[in-house]
Amino acid sequence: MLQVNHLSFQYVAKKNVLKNIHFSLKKGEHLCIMGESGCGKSTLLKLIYGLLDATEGTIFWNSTPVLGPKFHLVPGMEFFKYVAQDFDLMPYTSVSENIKKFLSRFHPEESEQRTQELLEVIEMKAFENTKVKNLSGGQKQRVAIARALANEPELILLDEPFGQIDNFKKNSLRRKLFQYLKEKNIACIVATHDKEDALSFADFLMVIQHQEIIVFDSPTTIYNNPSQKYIAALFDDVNEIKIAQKERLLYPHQLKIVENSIYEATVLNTYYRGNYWLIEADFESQKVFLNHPFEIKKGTEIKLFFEF
Ligand SMILES: Nc1ncnc2c1ncn2[C@@H]1O[C@H](COP(=O)(O)OP(=O)(O)OP(=O)(O)O)[C@@H](O)[C@H]1O
Repeated sequence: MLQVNHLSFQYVAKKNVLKNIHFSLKKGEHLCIMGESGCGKSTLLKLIYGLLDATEGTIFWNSTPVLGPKFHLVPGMEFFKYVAQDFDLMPYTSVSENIKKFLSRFHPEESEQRTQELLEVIEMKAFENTKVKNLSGGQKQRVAIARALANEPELILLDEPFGQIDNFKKNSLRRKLFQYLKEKNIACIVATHDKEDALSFADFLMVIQHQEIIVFDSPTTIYNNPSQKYIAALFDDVNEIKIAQKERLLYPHQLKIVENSIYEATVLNTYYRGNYWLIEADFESQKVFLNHPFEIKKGTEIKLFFEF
């Protein structure tokens, strides 16, 4: 189990980047860290891996303390793996050699089998003999993930793991990777801006704002009851509107166009979203967004129903 106890961190004296971070994660559980750019997600991953020394607080994996570079000549805990945003691969060797580097040379058959299994997970079988320097950013990212998994870690830390991968590949890769981690009972912490990483695959979601954890719960609980716009906006466009004197936070799918309602609005713009249109409208001098199956002309008067 990972136990992070009242952790604080400063790059520069007296300026906290993280403050009183406190949580635990069991073996095999998946946690997603979200929050605006610069809120400290990567810093937290680096602290947990042991690349930075905490200013205050402690980190334990079971009974082993996680210590930073002040205490280790080669920082980074050996039973964890960390895939940074700049994946540090060997450019002049092949994809499979990059993966094999972390596997035992004394068991070549086992090592080959494991490499093949991981090439399958990252969907890179066709590139096994390609030199890393000839791969795209997204392909390199996938090799970095496979390499981190080569020597089965107990915890894997992933920083924006699919950031450079196109949507088509991203969805299938995500499913394969997270399913693989669950099968092997590997704990996982993902720092991401992508709601799909959080909603479909995480057991827990942590949101950081102003250096602190503002919520730590299951993705469904957080999505269905966002306590503030900052949290809801991680998942979708969000409406913060006053309805009958009461402030409400509503996602666009919670606003419907109906035949009769006391709530009237005027369409300002429409945006094509594939299987629906996002409608921007003026409701009592407030800008609102709603999903609708058809396009609606600018200036059309509509009546709204709010689902809450
Ligand atoms: N080496 C460093 N020295 C000083 N300040 C740093 C350093 N690295 C990061 N910071 C600062 O610490 C804060 C947190 O950065 P961090 O990279 O952890 O954020 P993040 O949430 O991962 O951002 P993003 O989502 O953009 O990747 C930022 O204000 C950043 O400017």
